[in-house]
Amino acid sequence: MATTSHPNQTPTPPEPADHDSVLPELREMWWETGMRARAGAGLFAVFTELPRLVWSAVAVSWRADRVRTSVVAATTVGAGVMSAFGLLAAQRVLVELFAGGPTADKVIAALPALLALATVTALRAGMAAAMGYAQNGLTPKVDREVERGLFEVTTAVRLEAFDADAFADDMERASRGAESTTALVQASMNLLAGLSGVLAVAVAVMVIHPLLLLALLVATVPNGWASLRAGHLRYQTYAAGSVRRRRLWLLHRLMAERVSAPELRSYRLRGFLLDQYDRVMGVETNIQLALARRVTTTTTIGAMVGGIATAVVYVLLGLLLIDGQIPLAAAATCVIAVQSAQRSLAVVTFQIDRVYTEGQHFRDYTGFMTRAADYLPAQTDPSTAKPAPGRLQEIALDAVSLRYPDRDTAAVEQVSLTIAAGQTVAFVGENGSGKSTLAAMIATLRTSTAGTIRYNGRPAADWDIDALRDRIAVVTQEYHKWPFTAATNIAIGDITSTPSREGIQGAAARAAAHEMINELPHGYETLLDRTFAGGQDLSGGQWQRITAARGFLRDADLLIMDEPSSALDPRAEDALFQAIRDRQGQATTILITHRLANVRHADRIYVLHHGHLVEAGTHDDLMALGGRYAELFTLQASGYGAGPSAGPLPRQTATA
Ligand SMILES: Nc1ncnc2c1ncn2[C@@H]1O[C@H](COP(=O)(O)OP(=O)(O)OP(=O)(O)O)[C@@H](O)[C@H]1O
Repeated sequence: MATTSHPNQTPTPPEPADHDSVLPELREMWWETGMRARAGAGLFAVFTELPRLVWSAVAVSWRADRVRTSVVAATTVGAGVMSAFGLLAAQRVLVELFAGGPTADKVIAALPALLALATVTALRAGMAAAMGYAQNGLTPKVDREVERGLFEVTTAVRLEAFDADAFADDMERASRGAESTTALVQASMNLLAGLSGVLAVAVAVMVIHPLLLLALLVATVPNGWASLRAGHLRYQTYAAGSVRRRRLWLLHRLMAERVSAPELRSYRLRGFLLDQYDRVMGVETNIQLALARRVTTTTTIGAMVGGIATAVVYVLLGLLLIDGQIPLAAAATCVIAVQSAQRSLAVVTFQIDRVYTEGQHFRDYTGFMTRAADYLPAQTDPSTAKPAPGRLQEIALDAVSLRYPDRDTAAVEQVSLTIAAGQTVAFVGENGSGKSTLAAMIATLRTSTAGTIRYNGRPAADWDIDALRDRIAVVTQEYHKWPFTAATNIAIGDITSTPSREGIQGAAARAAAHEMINELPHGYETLLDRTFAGGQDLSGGQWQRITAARGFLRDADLLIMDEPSSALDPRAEDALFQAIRDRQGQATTILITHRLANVRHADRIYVLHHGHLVEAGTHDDLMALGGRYAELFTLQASGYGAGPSAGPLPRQTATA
């Protein structure tokens, strides 16, 4: 079967199993295998897992708000107790009313019980209101507790986590799990309330006549079983369809989002994507129809058996009554009890279903939090706080290597070099030679898998990492377009201080961005996100100017610029490199660029090839060496019709 289809072809929707196994993008992820295993574990597994899920919901709720959790717990138990008293009071009323004698006397005799019934009913209503109020207040607190916990982890994990197998998928599911927590807490509370209702009825019935408990069970169990079974079927289908849902979500984004809109049109992908949608949706619809059939059959059988059982119970009651085994009042109470128990049981089964389903999502969240902990930086003991480094005088790399988890060869292999304060050094080499990886390690964004990087003589682990990072500014190749104003986009280059307007404009000027920003509709206050009203988008080169300004803002001891000019026009590029040269002798700069004319004045140029450091020296040294750098430089220079001895650009001030 083809993995893709032409828009003009009418593909037949494949069977679900085929569909999942054939299309590589619909492959199961490891966590989905786990979900299916849980879904297939049967109804019994639901019951064994429930207490743990309810317990974890209560624990989250307790952490979020102890008072409200206590109120919910107390009112849940209280409402149950009131239900039992209510039934007993009702039975008392019936006993008095069914007794012999004049009606007026019977009503008077029943008055205390009637009063008790009214009090119990009022108390129960009050408790239900208090429970509702406490639960509503819990919702935002639980949301905050869980969601913030998630963000605290996702923003702290080491960058390596994002390279780990399926980590991003895992994180996505954890977000869904975080959203489920409130539902899980609510369902757990409602389940406990429902259970206490059922228990209350059972206790009251036992007090009236033990045999009635059996009648109660017979009348309520079939419907309860059917609801549980239907819920389980729904969950099984949900679990089995998670790959399809992810695919639908992806297609939704591809067809509706701004970023994919231009290519969608230029390559005329509309038909292709709609066709993909139809195929996945076709399978989904068939599965939902099959589910609906199975659920309807199960609930119908449950209702029929339940109806017959209830009739049997009523007949039994009648027989017991005729036989004089139970008084009329007890029989009437039993009818009320059966109805009340059926209502409570309906709540219980519905909530069990919810607790189980939401609980599975919640487990994705807790599972992720456990797995992500492996990627968190080691906690520092405040009593042994590490020192902050002074001004960076020297960065020394000793046989530093890095191999990405799923790669056979190292991206950087045994690189040793030393960078002194005030130097401008350049990393050059062909695509994939390891320049960005090396720079990321120096920037402390990635940890080397071998070798050591020393900052002022000590490895990063010996310094206060935040203080060390404050001394380094990085303009990455894959910079991020933050959806904030132009001013904020530059200001986040130094988020720990409150940058002045002059500081921001000065940094923008050094990156040839000041005039460009002033021409925007609201100048520095223009929102750089087209998806919001009044927001603007910038050209690739304009964005690059803004990101360079972000790097300049802090005047860091070490500025790393990875391909800062790939989209710049010649004038902006010249201005940017002039600003970089102005740092020479004052602060350290690591420059990564393929435009070799811009590195001629670097104090030292390091040439990387397949992760190895193959050449090092000044431009003149390397040209004289006639090696890889000389070859690349000559190749590029020939494109401009200038030889390797071409003189400096007019505005360059050579200090090397
Ligand atoms: N996150 C990653 N996971 C796995 N491999 C990676 C990852 N990032 C980079 N690589 C691989 O590591 C090697 C070095 O990549 P790096 O980005 O450091 O090269 P580069 O010299 O900066 O390339 P370019 O000039 O294209 O920017 C490449 O083979 C690349 O495929």
